[in-house]
Amino acid sequence: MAVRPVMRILRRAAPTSSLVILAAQLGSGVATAGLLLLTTDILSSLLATVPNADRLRAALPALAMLAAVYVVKMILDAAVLHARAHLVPKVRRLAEEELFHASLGVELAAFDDPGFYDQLHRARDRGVMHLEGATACLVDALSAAFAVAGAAAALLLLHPLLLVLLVLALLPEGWAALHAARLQYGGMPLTIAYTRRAQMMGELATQREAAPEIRANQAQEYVLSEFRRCAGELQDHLVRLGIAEARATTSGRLLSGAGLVGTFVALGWMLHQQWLDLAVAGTAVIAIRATSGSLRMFMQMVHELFEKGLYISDYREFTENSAALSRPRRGTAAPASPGRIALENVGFRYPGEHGRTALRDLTLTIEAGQTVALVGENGSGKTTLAKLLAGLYRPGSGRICWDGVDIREMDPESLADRVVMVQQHPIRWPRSAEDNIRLGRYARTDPEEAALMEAARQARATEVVETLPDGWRTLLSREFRGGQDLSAGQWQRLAVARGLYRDAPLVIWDEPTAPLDARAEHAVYESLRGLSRDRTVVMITHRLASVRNADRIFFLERGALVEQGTHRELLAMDGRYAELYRLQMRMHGPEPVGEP
Ligand SMILES: Nc1ncnc2c1ncn2[C@@H]1O[C@H](COP(=O)(O)OP(=O)(O)OP(=O)(O)O)[C@@H](O)[C@H]1O
Repeated sequence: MAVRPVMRILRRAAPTSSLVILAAQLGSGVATAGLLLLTTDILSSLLATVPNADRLRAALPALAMLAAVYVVKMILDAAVLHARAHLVPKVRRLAEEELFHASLGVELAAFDDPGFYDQLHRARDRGVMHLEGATACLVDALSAAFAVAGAAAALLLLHPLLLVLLVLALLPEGWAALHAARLQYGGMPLTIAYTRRAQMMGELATQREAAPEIRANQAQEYVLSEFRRCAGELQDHLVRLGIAEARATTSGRLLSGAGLVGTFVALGWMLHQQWLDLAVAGTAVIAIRATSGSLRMFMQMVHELFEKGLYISDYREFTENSAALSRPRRGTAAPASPGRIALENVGFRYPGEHGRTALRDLTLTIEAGQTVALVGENGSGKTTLAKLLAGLYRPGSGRICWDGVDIREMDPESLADRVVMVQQHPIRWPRSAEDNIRLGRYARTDPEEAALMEAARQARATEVVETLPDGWRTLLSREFRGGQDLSAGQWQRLAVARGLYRDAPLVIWDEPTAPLDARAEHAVYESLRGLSRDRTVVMITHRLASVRNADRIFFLERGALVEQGTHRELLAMDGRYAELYRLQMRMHGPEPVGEP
């Protein structure tokens, strides 16, 4: 059930509105009871065996009271509606903020665990929405419950047997609503599974990223037929559920009709026995008719709370699990400028059921100020090693030390502060061109824009910005009106500029020049040469000619370090590096572009 998580979030999101709602609902329930008791008084006066004018006169005070109570009840109901209007958006905002806070706080490795990733997306796509819906349901369920309770209290005061009658009259209706809810709830796991499959295909059909490849591979018919298959299964399932529900509702209505007839018979019998007078019996009829609507509403809301509870459990589990996966915010500060970086028997395996061992027993040292290169074939573990060096992943075994201190003992934020990492597939921020560079270190003060301009110049990003309609302020996202997209190489120039703007003592470049043209690549290597004067640079590249001047080259194979040394030493060794180098020289010639 969704009640507990909703209550928990309500306490934090909108405690005042929640209390206002509860108090107003309680008042409205009391008013319902009052209205019924006053109705009895009015009926008693009107049914009295006196002249008509006297009957009316006798009924007037109760009528005036009834009008006053009615106005109060309307005001209270309006207060509930107003407070509900505040409550629901506040819950959504807080739920989303908590989800994003949790997601941004977890260790990077968690994103490599398919289970975690799946849960995160379920929590984001459905959990938040249903938490918001469940809040509205809870408010409506409570309103209906207070209305039923008010009527029950009034009948109890009039005659205890009337309460029994009310229960008997409402029982069939309640049974039907609960049965329908149980049917829906039982079918929910299948509904979710079918819906997700159909949605996945729907996303492929509508996403911008997938659009070019689907057309180029002529996969439109495949996407549509898969959607038809999944949506067909969903449709059949929903029809089956709907028919079962309709049957339950129809039998509920039949029973409810029988219950009503039974109630009238019982009321008639009580009148005949003179246990009640006519006015009380009339009030009982009014109460039973009015309450059946509230009860139906209550059951419907309980049903929806059950249904939403299933989705909300995804949200709850995610926020609870992510707390255990979050990066610790403690430890010693990382050295302002790391001296020696040493890896001792480092091993790493990606998380998840089918996670691979990506690094095995790596031992190597990088001295301060060196430029080192990580080379090796696809999948040999270069990027994984770079991420470990940057502190983004923690070693599964062994340790990485900066000046003799294990980086696990350092505060992750201070460690991150010392590193620039230009990734193989950098993020394309859907922000302005300027933000795309400044986001390298968004808190950096650069009032004269000198750092921004210098970084852009070195990465040849200035030329990109000059072609944009709104210059530095151009929004770089085609998904918004007026936004622009860039070519892969132009995006890469911005990413390189972002790295240069960030500026930190350890610089890690993961194939930064792959999509660049010759001139931009040359510019990047020039700026790298400048940077390496007083920084430690770790470079990953497949162009072996570009690493000939590196102080040290580490050659990885299937996650293990198989060769290391300078370019000359590795050629003299005549091993795997030398073989790959010669192969590249034969393909590209002895003087490739971009040589530092
Ligand atoms: N996020 C991930 N989850 C699970 N396994 C991964 C993940 N990233 C990489 N791997 C696996 O880890 C191994 C090393 O990958 P890595 O990306 O470090 O190689 P690489 O040398 O950088 O390759 P490339 O030259 O193609 O960029 C590969 O077997 C890869 O399949």
